[in-house]
Amino acid sequence: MKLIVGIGGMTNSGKTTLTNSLLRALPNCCVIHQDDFFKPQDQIAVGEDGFKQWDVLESLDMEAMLNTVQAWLSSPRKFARAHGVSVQPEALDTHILLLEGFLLYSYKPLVDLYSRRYFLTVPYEECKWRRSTRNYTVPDPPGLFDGHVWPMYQKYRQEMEANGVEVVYLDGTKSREELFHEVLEDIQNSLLNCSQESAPSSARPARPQGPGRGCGHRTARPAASQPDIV
Ligand SMILES: Nc1ncnc2c1ncn2[C@@H]1O[C@H](COP(=O)(O)OP(=O)(O)OP(=O)(O)O)[C@@H](O)[C@H]1O
Ligand SMILES: NC(=O)c1ccc[n+]([C@@H]2O[C@H](CO)[C@@H](O)[C@H]2O)c1
Ligand SMILES: [Mg+2]
Repeated sequence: MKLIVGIGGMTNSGKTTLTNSLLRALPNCCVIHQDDFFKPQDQIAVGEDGFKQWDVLESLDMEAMLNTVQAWLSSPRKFARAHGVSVQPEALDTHILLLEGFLLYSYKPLVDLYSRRYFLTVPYEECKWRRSTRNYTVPDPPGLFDGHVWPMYQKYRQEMEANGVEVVYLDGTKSREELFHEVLEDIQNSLLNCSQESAPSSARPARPQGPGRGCGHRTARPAASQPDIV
């Protein structure tokens, strides 16, 4: 079973922190960070407001990100090995991919691939304060947060909601530990849910489907399960 889990949400809501904890706790778990797909600085458009438009989908090479997701889908075991993730023998049939980033649910070709979509939020003041403590590869010029970052966050979130994309909202002001345990437990329930769906119906109790919950990508299993050939 293959599960793609989105850890999305606004800037500085704690996505990378939560993702790193989940990565250590989940079996056969790989990660793709959307921030690794920013285009080079000289390809980032400058808006009428004078700001480099970092917080728009066009600033990311989403095709390259999708190709990376497809590489994982076609062989999660090979992908894991190539990324230094050792496959645990007791969970051979389970593969999890965490996608982490601030615009995960706005790119159409990706949006239906998720089994679960989380969306972290913090209040405006907290977000602005956390952001002011950060050092990005390209430092924020004065006024960027209110002039570009926050309005783009609002625009994409409104679009996502208008498009009916189902997400599980998470309160990013909770402690790191609380968020970690909440999401870990929820993903473990998804895994259980999905493994029961693939079991014969007589052995399967009825389970409600939560928001954004969908069962994983399954590949036809060969008669005798064999490791991928590299
Ligand atoms: N639950 C939390 N409570 C308080 N502070 C947190 C929490 N999680 C993360 N932080 C802090 O908030 C800041 C942003 O965290 P993090 O880098 O994980 O967010 P992000 O959503 O990945 O941000 P970015 O937009 O830069 O990708 C960091 O300084 C981090 O230490
Ligand atoms: N990673 C980068 O190259 C980069 C450069 C400039 C700004 N950012 C910011 O990262 C956030 C997403 O994590 C966005 O809000 C960007 O403004 C990233
Ligand atoms: Mg981050």
